Amino acid sequence: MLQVYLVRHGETQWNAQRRIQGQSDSALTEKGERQAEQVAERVKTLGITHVIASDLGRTRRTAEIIARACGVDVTLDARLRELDMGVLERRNLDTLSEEEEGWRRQLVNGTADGRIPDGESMLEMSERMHAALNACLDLPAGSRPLLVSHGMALGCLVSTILGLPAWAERRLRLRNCSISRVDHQQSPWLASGWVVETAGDISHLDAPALDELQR
Ligand SMILES: O=C(O)[C@H](O)COP(=O)(O)O
Repeated sequence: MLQVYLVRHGETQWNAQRRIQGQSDSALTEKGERQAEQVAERVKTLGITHVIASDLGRTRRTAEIIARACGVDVTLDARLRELDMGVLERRNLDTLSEEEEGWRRQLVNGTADGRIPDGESMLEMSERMHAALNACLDLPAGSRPLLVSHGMALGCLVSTILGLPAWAERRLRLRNCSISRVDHQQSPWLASGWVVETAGDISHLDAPALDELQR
C-alpha cells in the first residue's frame, strides 16, 4: 500500500501579515523555519524516499529542510502550487472590498465555476493536484513520498478524496506545517484508491500555527 505524506509549508511573512499569496511568494518567518525543522524531526524516521514540492519559494525552503533530515533530494512539481488568486494576489485580507471578499468566498461556498478575476478555479486546481498525487503511483515499488504544498491546494485535494466537490465549503483546517497522510489501497472495507489516514496533524509543533485563511 502506497502511503503519501502531505505537508503544508511553514509560516511565511505574508501569512503572518494576512496577505494573500496564491502563486506569489514570501519567505518563511523564523517561526516557519522552526516549524519545518519540527516536521523534519517528526518524519525523519518514517522511511521517506522522495520529497516532492511546489516550485514556489516557501515550499522549496520547507522541502529542503525536510529532505536534508531524510537524506533525499527535493524534486519540484509546479502542479503542487497554491491556487492562482488572480487580481487579489499580494493584497491584505483586511483591505478587501465587499465585492473582492465575495470573489474569495465563492471559491469555497458551493459555486462550481467560482474564480477570482484572472485567477484559477478550484476545479482546475483539483485536477492538477490529483495529477501530481497520482504520479506517485509511478514511483518504484516500496516508495514513500512526502509532498510539500499549500493550504488551499491540500485542503482541496483531501476534501475531494473524501468525495466533496472541489468548491465545497471549508470543513478542514490545514495549518502551517501540518502533516496529512493519504494511502492508495484496495480494501473491501474502504473505497478503492485514495483514502485519508490523517488530516492536518500538528501534534509535532510546539506553538499554535496559522490556518490557510490566516486565522
Ligand atoms: O494566501 C493564500 O494564497 C492562501 O490562502 C494560503 O496559501 P499558502 O498555503 O501558500 O500560505
